[in-house]
Amino acid sequence: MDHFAYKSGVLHAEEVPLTRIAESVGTPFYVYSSATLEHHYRVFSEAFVGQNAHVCFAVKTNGNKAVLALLARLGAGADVVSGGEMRQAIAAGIPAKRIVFSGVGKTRDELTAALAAGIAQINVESEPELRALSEFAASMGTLAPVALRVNPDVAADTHEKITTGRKENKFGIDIDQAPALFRLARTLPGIDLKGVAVHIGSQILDLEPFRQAFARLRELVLALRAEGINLERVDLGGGLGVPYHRDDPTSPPPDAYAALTREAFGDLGVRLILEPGRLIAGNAGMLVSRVVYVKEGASRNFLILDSGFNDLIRPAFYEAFHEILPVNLPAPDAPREPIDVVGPICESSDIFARQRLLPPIAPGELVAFATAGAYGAVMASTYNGRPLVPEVLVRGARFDVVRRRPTPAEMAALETVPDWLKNPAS
Ligand SMILES: Cc1ncc(COP(=O)(O)O)c(C=O)c1O
Ligand SMILES: N[C@@H](CCCC[NH3+])C(=O)O
Repeated sequence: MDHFAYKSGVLHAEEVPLTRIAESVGTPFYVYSSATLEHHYRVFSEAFVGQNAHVCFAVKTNGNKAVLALLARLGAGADVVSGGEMRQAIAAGIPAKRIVFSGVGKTRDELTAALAAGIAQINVESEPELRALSEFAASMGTLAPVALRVNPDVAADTHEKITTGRKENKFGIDIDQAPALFRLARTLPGIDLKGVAVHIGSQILDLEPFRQAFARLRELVLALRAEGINLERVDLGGGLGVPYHRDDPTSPPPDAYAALTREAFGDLGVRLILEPGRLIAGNAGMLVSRVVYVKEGASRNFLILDSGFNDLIRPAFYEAFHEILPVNLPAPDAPREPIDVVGPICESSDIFARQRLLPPIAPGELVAFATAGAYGAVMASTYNGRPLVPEVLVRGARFDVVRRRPTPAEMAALETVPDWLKNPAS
């Protein structure tokens, strides 16, 4: 469910016409619906009532401070993958005690900052990381709450660039090697072994790979128990997909996903940690852009926008499909012609859609990329000297700019020319 719809012929986010936001902040901009975020969070977390489950929103999908603050108010924790994300989550009001930290390359600075902040859990992904963490925690005179992230070698039917739970992926500890590492973890100073974690990939629309991964995890938890290693937490990661195309299957229902977790872990007395990202934020956001030119090429026509892959990289990076909606509703009988929708960046891959069937859209008009609330703004760059775009949060009939566009002076101020370059060459 989302709260983007045409009303009186104009695409609205909740009660606000996107044209009004464009007049106020200029284009391109990201817009998020607080009602959609809230709805998704509630439906997901309510599916786990009675299961001792904690929802830690995956900050990598959308790290906007207002978005995180909204989720924090609903009781969300955070799954972070860098010191930067940890600080973002804490600054937005998510208590450290509700933060879990994953990632294959956590540095000394990041691990010690996490320990100093008192976060709930560090998901360790290798033996060298475990040994390093042990040393840092012991030297700080503290105990690191640890889960070992295992790689269950499950194939998830998703884009190869976003699968994480196969043997050849860099993530997690091979499930067959895991028992030895759990044994080691118990003996190391500074390590408080709390649990096991898994995350098999993202944009998964079928529950079967989750069922397989959970079954392997259950087996592991029971095998460890049999040798006296009692894990009290099981972190299941995220990965639930969302429909991008109208023909895509719908998201797996949270109730059905919760039934799987109950089946696999319900009798084990463990606390579950869930790290959904895309499912919460995906269709809570859109990227709105203006048509700069319509160019008639020799073999095809181009709709040239003022946003590029620096603003929304998913189509260029993963050949991802995003619905492109004219903000002004076209006449029902408007002819639909194939057109390439492109950005202004000097790269041939700066294409949002090839030969998309669209009604005529004139220069100056607005279009909206749907399902851009996850892995949208967070993956933006300033390539081609383009500033990061504003982000706007809508609530009912009001909207707030929750990230403003930097001024050219602010962008320039980040860089310095050393003195030796300022003097005339001698
Ligand atoms: C460890 C971990 N947890 C959670 C997520 C969130 O995934 P998704 O947005 O697919 O729910 C990711 C991203 O794939 C991840 O790497
Ligand atoms: N960035 C990816 C998802 C990656 C998930 C991170 N482990 C996307 O846009 O679909």
